[in-house]
Amino acid sequence: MSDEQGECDICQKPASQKCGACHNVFYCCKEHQKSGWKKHKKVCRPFKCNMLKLKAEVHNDDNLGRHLRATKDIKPGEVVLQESPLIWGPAQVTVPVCLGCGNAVTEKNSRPCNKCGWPVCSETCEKAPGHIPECRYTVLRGDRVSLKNFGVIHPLYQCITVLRCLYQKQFLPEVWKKLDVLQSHCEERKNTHKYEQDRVTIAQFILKFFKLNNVFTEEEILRVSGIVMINSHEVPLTEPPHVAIYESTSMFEHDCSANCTKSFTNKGGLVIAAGKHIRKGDHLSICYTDPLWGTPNRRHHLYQSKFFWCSCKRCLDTTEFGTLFSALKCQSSPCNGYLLPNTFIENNNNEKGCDWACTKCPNIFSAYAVQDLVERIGKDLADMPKGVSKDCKQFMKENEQFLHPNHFYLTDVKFALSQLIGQEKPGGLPGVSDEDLELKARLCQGLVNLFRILIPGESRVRGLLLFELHASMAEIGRRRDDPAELHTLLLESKSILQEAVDLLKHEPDSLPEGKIYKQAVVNLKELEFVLRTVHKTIGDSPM
Ligand SMILES: C[S@@+](CC[C@H](N)C(=O)[O-])C[C@H]1O[C@@H](n2cnc3c(N)ncnc32)[C@H](O)[C@@H]1O
Repeated sequence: MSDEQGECDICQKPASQKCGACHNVFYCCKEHQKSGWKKHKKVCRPFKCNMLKLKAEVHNDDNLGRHLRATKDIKPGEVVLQESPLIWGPAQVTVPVCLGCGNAVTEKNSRPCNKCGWPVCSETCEKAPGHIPECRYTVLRGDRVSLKNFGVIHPLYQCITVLRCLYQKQFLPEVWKKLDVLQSHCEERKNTHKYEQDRVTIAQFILKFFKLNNVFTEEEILRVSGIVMINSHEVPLTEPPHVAIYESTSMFEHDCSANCTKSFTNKGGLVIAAGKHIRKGDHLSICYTDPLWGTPNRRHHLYQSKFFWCSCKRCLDTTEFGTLFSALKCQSSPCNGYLLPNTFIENNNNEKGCDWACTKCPNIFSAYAVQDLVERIGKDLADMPKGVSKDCKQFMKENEQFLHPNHFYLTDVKFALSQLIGQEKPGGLPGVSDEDLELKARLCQGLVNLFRILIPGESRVRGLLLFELHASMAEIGRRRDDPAELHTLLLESKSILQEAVDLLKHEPDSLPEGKIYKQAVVNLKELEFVLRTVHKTIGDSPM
């Protein structure tokens, strides 16, 4: 069904008129639209947002539901949207956190809120607007909260974010109107284990603990917990990260090779910028899962957490745009081909999938053999001590014989190694051997090239790699005796650093990426100064 054609909601005949408010249902004529309104108004949830109007508009189709399409060309790095959260709260599974600022609390660094007893870390946090809902409901309940166990996952917190949404429903209809229109996948969630778990740990708990039986129903609470599950974003600004729901961002569709990137502001706002050139009419997407996982893992995660089987271009293409990010090496000697399945998406519920065939010889590797091998290597990776370059090198040596050089497990380890070289010992890059320095530069460059194709929207990870690459290039230059060679390498380092600055410019300085951005800006000025000096030494050269 195209955007413009559908089935009449009343008589199922072909129809082209849509409900003018939500654009969700079709009618063949005005009469059917009128007679259908009584039923439809109960589910009509129009999405209106002024913020998006300049660069994108909301469309709707059977597969994606509401989604965004660009209303004009958008350049890489250009901000598409910036917004504050509608609601924020602790993650469902969390250690005790301050309900004013979201950071973990201990018995020593917190005190009970004077009104309700929930632990907070300061007077400012006690008075924070975000804390009002649970504070008010606890006071109305007539009994303070008294927390004894800190530093371990605490069940009391499971309900807080949902409770904060319900508070909007009861007291702040303007905010509730915006939350109410968001996708909850209520029907699909029914009969799942998670739904039954939420019924007990969130819905029944809220009704009993806060004595809200006369205010909300179990169904209502479960719908809100669906809205939180489908639309919340993990915000890494606190330790542990909290979750937040954003109004317009909730309309972005998912793509495993998204064209937009998301960054947070220091105050918990969200900035969505184009990660690549976007043309008028293109769908705008962000990635809901970890884009550096293998395809079956990404797809299962999306199904479990967001209730759809992804069939984006990357999931449909087993070569993942020719990167062979999931490919295994063919073990038939002397073949140097790679093994891939026909498809990753036909067997959504069949864990093993289909057999894998070699790209060069007739060799076939059974789905079971693939799974055993991939599981074995995955387990080795999980068991590998983190943060030690020696172990990364050993893992690469042992597994390069089985995996394509771009394989997601090798990519994971290469990324870790590229960051570790120069950071393990106090001397920094000047203390690193020539061999390791060259290796770091090679790894960073290889990963940048791979990510440019595979995940163009992930500006942050490319920015970090380019920052490390510029430092390696400059250090390689410093070790050369020839001023002309030094000059060439410094020029290259400067252009790499400029790209890193552009990619990291939306990162907040409270996060490591933002700190690297600040350092990159300083380094850029220093590099320009050094280049001027070298330039004078060797005579006329471009800068
Ligand atoms: C955050 S909401 C996005 C807005 C949603 N389409 C709506 O109408 O409210 C996430 C939901 O959108 C749908 N969705 C997003 N990306 C999708 C994709 N690539 N394929 C299929 N469904 C998608 C899924 O139903 C998912 O649970």
